[in-house]
Amino acid sequence: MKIREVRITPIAFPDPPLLNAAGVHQPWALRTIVEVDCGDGLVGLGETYGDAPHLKLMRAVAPHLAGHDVFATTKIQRAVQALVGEKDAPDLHGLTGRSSPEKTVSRVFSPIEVACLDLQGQATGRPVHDLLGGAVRDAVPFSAYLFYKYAAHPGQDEDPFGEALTPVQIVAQAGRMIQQYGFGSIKLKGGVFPPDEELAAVRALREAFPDHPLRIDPNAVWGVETSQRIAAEADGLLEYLEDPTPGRAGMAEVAKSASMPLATNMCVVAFDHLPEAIELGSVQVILSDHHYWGGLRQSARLAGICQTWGIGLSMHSNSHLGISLAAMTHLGAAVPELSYAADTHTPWQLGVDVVETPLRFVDGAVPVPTGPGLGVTLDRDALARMHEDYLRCGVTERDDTTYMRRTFDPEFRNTSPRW
Ligand SMILES: O=C([O-])[C@@H](O)[C@@H](O)[C@H](O)[C@@H](O)C(=O)[O-]
Ligand SMILES: [Mg+2]
Repeated sequence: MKIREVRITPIAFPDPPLLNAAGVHQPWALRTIVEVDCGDGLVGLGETYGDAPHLKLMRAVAPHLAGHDVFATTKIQRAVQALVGEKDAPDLHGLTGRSSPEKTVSRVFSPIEVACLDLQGQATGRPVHDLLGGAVRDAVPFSAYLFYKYAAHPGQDEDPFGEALTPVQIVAQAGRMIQQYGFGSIKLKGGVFPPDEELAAVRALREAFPDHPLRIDPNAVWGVETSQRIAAEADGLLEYLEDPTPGRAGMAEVAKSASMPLATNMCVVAFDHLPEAIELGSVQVILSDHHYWGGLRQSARLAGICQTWGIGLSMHSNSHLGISLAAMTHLGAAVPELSYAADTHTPWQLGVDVVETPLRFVDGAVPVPTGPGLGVTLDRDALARMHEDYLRCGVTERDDTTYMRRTFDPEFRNTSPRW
């Protein structure tokens, strides 16, 4: 099965004003949809970032992949590596750690690998998880991913989740999300308010949801001493503390005294970060993310390394649509090491999608699809509409900081550590 064409389509979809350490989400989130076409109606799907520098690389690489065998993903990975070379395409928000040429190659290759696995599955009549060693669970658990947020973007109507700037509002948001999706664990995106205020929100969540494991993620805006103090005060409250402070050395300092595991999707984001993190004891949980770890097979490889070194495994997410959710679900199904419920932004997309029938959540988990390939079909009308939105929306890069300054808080500074 040879690749005839790789189509790259940037799209935009509405995103609520979610707050984080870098600022606030813009009214539009961007993604790039990748279609690997082998002719005879066989098309594999991938989904990746939509930021301009990344899109430019995707567009530069795509035409050179024609002729490759879709089963030869190692060769395709090498071809991508040769084409990308030493180019780097950092993002502007910095919430998934530093960029590097290695990570950039992984980010470009990932959606192509996912699309090739989708094609391999379609050709063999097997679900993608079978190509990763087979499912070890029938459903993949996800967590309720809470955000502080404004009620609405300027000039827009309030979204159904409304404002969430206080512990009471955060508890209400959790209630709504848990009622709708049945999530069995809760993550609060922090790094927005002073740490003690965010700890108060965690305590309020504990009171309202006594049996739900809790996590907080301030995206590395607490200093080492603040992180140590908050970790001590949160003793017994958290299943893990995610990226309290910047860097592998800083995380290791915090880990020495913290009673709960420390997790990251910021200080270990590429394979060559692992030796130092293991030596220092920086993290006890890694949030994998196939979008920047180089696809599903490399993510499974990361899971194996984590298992060898006694590191727990969770899964990270940015704003995404149904192709990514399907890929995350197949990976989560096939990786025995997944020891925590995965993150997902799905509830925040308020039902908008680029696939015809998105995978559904049942009791906080996505039942693992059993049909061929990824098990999702591109909605071509939605793709065309969302591409039009991309062309007219005026956003070409995710830039939470500039949008925050321009729209809500001119004094906002994206500094780390901040507290
Ligand atoms: O979407 C966001 O605002 C998140 O903050 C995201 O960008 C982070 O990368 C992520 O969810 C995280 O766990 O750090
Ligand atoms: Mg995180």
